[in-house]
Amino acid sequence: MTVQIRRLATTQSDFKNQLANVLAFEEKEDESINSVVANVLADVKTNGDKAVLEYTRRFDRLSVNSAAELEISKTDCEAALASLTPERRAALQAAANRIRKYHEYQKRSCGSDGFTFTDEDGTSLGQKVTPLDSVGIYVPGGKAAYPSSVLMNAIPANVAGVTEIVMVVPTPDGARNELVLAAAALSGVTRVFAVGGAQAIGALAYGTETIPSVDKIVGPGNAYVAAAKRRVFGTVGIDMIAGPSEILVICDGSTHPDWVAMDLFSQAEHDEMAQSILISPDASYLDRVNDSIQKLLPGMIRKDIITKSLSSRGAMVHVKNMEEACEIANRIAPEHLEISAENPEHWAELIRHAGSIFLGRFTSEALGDYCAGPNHVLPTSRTARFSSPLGVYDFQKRSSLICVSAEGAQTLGKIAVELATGEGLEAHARSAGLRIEKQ
Ligand SMILES: NC(=O)c1ccc[n+]([C@@H]2O[C@H](COP(=O)([O-])OP(=O)(O)OC[C@H]3O[C@@H](n4cnc5c(N)ncnc54)[C@H](O)[C@@H]3O)[C@@H](O)[C@H]2O)c1
Ligand SMILES: N[C@H](CO)Cc1c[nH]c[nH+]1
Ligand SMILES: [Zn+2]
Repeated sequence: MTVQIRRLATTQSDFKNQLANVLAFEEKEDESINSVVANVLADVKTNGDKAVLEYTRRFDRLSVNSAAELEISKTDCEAALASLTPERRAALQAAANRIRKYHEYQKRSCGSDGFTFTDEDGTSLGQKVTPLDSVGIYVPGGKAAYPSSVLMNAIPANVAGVTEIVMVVPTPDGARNELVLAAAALSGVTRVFAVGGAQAIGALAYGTETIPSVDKIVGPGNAYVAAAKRRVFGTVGIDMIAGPSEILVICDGSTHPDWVAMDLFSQAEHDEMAQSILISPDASYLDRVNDSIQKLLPGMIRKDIITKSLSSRGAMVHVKNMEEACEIANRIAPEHLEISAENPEHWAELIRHAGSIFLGRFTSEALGDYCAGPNHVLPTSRTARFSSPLGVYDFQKRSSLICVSAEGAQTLGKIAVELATGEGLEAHARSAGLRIEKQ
């Protein structure tokens, strides 16, 4: 078993186009997925529980008599936690603790206390930060179960102070994942429903007789989930549209090639459409990692997925030097960037666009997926150019505060009257003008 991975070099005349081809990501079934999702959402909006039950039977092969049976009780989540082996429970708890600590630190440093300041005339201005009342957390569960995603979505919401955290997770064929339920018990989730796909997103957006509507829906999922989130945006808030996982490794040639090969596998094993790219200024190092890949691949449980991902979307890029490697990383704007090199902090200074940056050869991306502390829900498909990891700030909103003094009303009033008259809005001008004392 061998896998052919595309090899590029920045010295090639058409390198720019070649790289663009590697990065191009099309959901080929976009049209059909969109129309399925539109129908599911419309049906859930009109028929509530009845539609949710029908799609859960059709897509997850789970038949129950009433939507109430889809709710997984707190007691069941607590029992799942209690049923774990001591080692598994300790690992889950340790991950939860580290993720909570990181997000508490983030809360303190992201302006969660708001601010106020006062002008000389006694007018005070400020910003008030409020947690959302309710959020829905989508936890994927179609092809694999993701307890770590429960922690990564629910803990920041809990730290932000959200009081109602409703989790939805598909349970194909009725199989519940104990670790997923245990993670819910540890992270402040208030209600759990065994529903997935577009029907779960519709239920959280519109509400059904049994499933409450929420203010914002977060969490990763497959193309059906992504299409549904895109469509309900506006009725509810959403965090982002997550595409397939990505890893970009920049290596100066000093890391054991087996380590880097396995790091590339770690994201490739998520999905046939996942993307793993290696950049190095050392062409012989690229050959050595390629040898490691061919050696290690046959022993991997998910070798078929890894092979498809690496052969269709993977790449190895030879660059002139580390500066050029960083420049290309910025162009790729990957979800995860490993800087597996000597003095990684130096190279990190050159990076402007990446969801999460992993510094040094001991920082494997997998540690970030589970337990380092920062969030693993990250911008994909080059959206790191303009968006950030999921965080406490996604579960807060801001209101501005304005308290104008009698003195301030005189100066601000004159400005407002002038501008309102310019806009032809009489009531605005008079509203401001009435508060100006006649001299
Ligand atoms: N970015 C992250 O942080 C992160 C974390 C974990 C997982 N993921 C990604 O999330 C995705 C999870 O996908 P998944 O499929 O395993 O689980 P999922 O829960 O996202 O999707 C399963 C649901 O899809 C719906 N569905 C499946 N086939 C359908 C069809 N033909 N018609 C209508 N609906 C259909 C069903 O309702 C089913 O319940 C993967 O791509 C994985 O890589 C991302
Ligand atoms: N790497 C994924 C985000 O791209 C998150 C994850 C969950 N479990 C393992 N990995
Ligand atoms: Zn992962």
